[in-house]
Amino acid sequence: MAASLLLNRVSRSVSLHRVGPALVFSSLDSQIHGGRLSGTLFRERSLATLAEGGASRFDEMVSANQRKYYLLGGKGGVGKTSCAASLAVKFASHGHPTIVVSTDPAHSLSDSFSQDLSGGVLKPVQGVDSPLLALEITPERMKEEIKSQAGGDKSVKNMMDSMGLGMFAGELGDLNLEDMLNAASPGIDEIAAISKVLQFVESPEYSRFTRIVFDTAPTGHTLRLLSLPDFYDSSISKITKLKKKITAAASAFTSVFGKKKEIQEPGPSNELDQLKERMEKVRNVFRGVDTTEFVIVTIPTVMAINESSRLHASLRKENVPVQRLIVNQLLPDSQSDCKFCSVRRKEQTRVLGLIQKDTELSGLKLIQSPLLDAEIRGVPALKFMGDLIWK
Ligand SMILES: Nc1ncnc2c1ncn2[C@@H]1O[C@H](COP(=O)(O)OP(=O)(O)OP(=O)(O)O)[C@@H](O)[C@H]1O
Repeated sequence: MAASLLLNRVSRSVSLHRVGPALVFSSLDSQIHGGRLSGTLFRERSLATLAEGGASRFDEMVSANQRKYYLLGGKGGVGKTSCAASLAVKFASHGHPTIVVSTDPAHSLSDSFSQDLSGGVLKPVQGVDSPLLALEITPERMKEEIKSQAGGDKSVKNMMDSMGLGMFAGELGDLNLEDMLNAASPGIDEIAAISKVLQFVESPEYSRFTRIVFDTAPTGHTLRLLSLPDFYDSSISKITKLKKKITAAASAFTSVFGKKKEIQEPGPSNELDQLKERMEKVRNVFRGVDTTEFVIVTIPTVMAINESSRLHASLRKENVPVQRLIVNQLLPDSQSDCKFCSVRRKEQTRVLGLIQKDTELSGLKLIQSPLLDAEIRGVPALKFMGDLIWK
């Protein structure tokens, strides 16, 4: 396929230069990098074929002006950050002020954009048309913040002491919010991070940001995160119920023994109510059919597909909207019949067939993303990847 035809098909922001039988991409956007996506060599036909792969129906994703949240998740190392960052760049390039958030402690957004985006504050991404802000959340710091707000010493025993009932504390055990927060730490990291994001995106100063893209942690955490609000919800209502029981016990105690020290009705502990409210907000964002979509990212291996199927089943149980599945790092077709490549290509064709038969995944829009032979780093590479998969 002639280079110019491939260029029109695949991407407007990258020019192609012929170097022998292969093609080298270089970025037209000199104001971004000026350089070339060094070492990106392709056989002409292969990329175009894959680029015609499953359509993500990007037109649906970009059309509405109301705020939408896109959460990208899947097994570790499949390309979640690259796909999330490329989607954020694509939204921004289509006029949506966008925020891209990563809760991955490894600061992968900075790597993906090749810009320092660390520090836990919103940082502008250079080289994109509309405003694109990036936020790398350090969950550890979030957890400290949520613990201090939840009042680390809000143990049942302290509450009972404050009501003159410390002597019963033994029976009730020492249900300590701090332990509870630590116990579910992988989920609390995520929930603390996401609830933090919700706090600021709801403030007027960020109302113009109409696309929020989350690069979520690997599958296990995401699943824990989804069930976490219910876990905390039930734990918080347990504590609140307990407080009511203790108060009832206390007033019975006073009526029988006429104890002098009046037992004041425990006021609603604001910290607990705030925590509950934050959980509620995160849960609503996750389940908003018109405002939220979880995109599963995977690679063409049986293990990764099985994990994606389990992830979809859990998301479905939690009523989280899922419409798209990205199969990333697909080996492009090639004229060369290297043994390794032909074996891998046969295997990935088999795996793509498994997806069509999988009861959880077969109904999703399948987006095929080719394995590029250069790392996806920097805005030109993310634009290039975005033109390949978000069409
Ligand atoms: N289609 C692709 N072609 C070539 N390289 C890719 C592709 N997708 C991702 N990569 C590379 O694979 C590596 C892992 O990608 P990425 O960090 O996006 O994955 P991840 O799922 O977010 O990983 P983690 O679970 O560790 O956060 C990166 O070096 C990235 O540049």
